[in-house]
Amino acid sequence: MHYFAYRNDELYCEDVPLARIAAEVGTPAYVYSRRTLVHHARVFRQAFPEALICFAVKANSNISILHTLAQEGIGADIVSGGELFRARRAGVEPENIVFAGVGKREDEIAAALKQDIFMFNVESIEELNLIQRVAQELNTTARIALRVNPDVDAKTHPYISTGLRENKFGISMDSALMDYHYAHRLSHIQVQGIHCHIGSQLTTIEPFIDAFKIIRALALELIASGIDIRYLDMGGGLGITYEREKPPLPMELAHAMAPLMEDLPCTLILEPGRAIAGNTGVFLTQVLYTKQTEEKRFIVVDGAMNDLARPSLYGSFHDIRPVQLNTSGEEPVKVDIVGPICESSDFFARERLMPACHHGDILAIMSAGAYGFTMSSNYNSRPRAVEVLVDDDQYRIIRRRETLEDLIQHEELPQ
Ligand SMILES: Cc1ncc(COP(=O)(O)O)c(C=O)c1O
Ligand SMILES: N[C@@H](CCCC[NH3+])C(=O)O
Repeated sequence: MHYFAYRNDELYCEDVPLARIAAEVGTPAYVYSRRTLVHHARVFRQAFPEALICFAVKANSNISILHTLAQEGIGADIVSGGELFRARRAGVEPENIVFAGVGKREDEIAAALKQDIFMFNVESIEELNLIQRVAQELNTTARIALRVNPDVDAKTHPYISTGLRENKFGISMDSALMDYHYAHRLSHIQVQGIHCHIGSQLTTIEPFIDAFKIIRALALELIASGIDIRYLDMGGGLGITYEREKPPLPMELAHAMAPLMEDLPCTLILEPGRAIAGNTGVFLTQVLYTKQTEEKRFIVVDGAMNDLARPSLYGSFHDIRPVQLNTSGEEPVKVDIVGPICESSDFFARERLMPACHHGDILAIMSAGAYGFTMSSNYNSRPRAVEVLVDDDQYRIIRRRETLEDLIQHEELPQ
């Protein structure tokens, strides 16, 4: 469910017309719906009332978004010291923070230990040894899960599939028992869980359940051998509708998992990112030019791949809608919607049938609330877009547009 809809030919976010926001804050702009965000958080909490839900900060790391989720009882799944900093600044309690990632640096591990986060999701034995050493130096104990790689095909885009043997993530199932017993013997490590995340934008339930069966069997084996596994962290990965996908709802996942949880003395942890944030946001961009070549018709907009990288990076589909419907009766046309960046991969849509667009029109690129702003860059020296949070009939800027001065603030001229 989301709160973006047309009323009288105008696209609204909650009770605010998107055209008004574009006119007042300019474009390109990310616009999020608070109501949608809160609704999605509650849907997860209702589906998994006993679970610890940790929002994957990489999906959307704006501190207002994290704060809103924290107020709904949602923690944070972090992958860097930067995300730890953001989560804490947003008011996420350390006991609701889990830390994954194959390349945690020593300073990041130390910062997380000092904050006493809930759990490290450890991805290699070398990392485990480093956490043990840092914990010893800080005279503390690190609570950990080992991230295991169940070798399950998530049937998603290969770049965002993470649970296959060939992927860099986690430890192999073959050595899991041995690795757990090794971790169990370390003086400053407290083994408390198993972690697994097989990929993102999953649109069927089966790979998730296949992985869960493998994790469940491992948990039972570890418990029988004297290792106190209390938490099963199944990562994130639930997909959303970008086009016509029909991904499972959190409640369907909960029902499918429930029988497999019954005899386990474990609490579930989930790390949804996209399913919570994806459809809470749109990216607004303005049409600069239209241009007809012998081959094609192009719509050149003021947003680009540096603002929203998904189409250029994965060839992802995002629905694109005019914020004001064209009522002139002009026929829809097939167009490429492209940005100003000097790369042919700088597109938002190709060969897309769109209502006729003209200079000055505002387009909303839908489903941009996850992996949108967080993956943006300053490529082509383009300042990052403004971010706005709508709340009923009002909106607030939650990150101001970067200025040209911001672009060079960390640079020095030679003396
Ligand atoms: C370890 C981990 N947890 C959670 C997520 C969030 O995934 P999603 O946004 O698909 O829910 C990811 C990214 O795929 C991840 O790598
Ligand atoms: N960045 C990806 C998702 C990556 C998930 C991270 N583990 C996307 O935009 O779809």
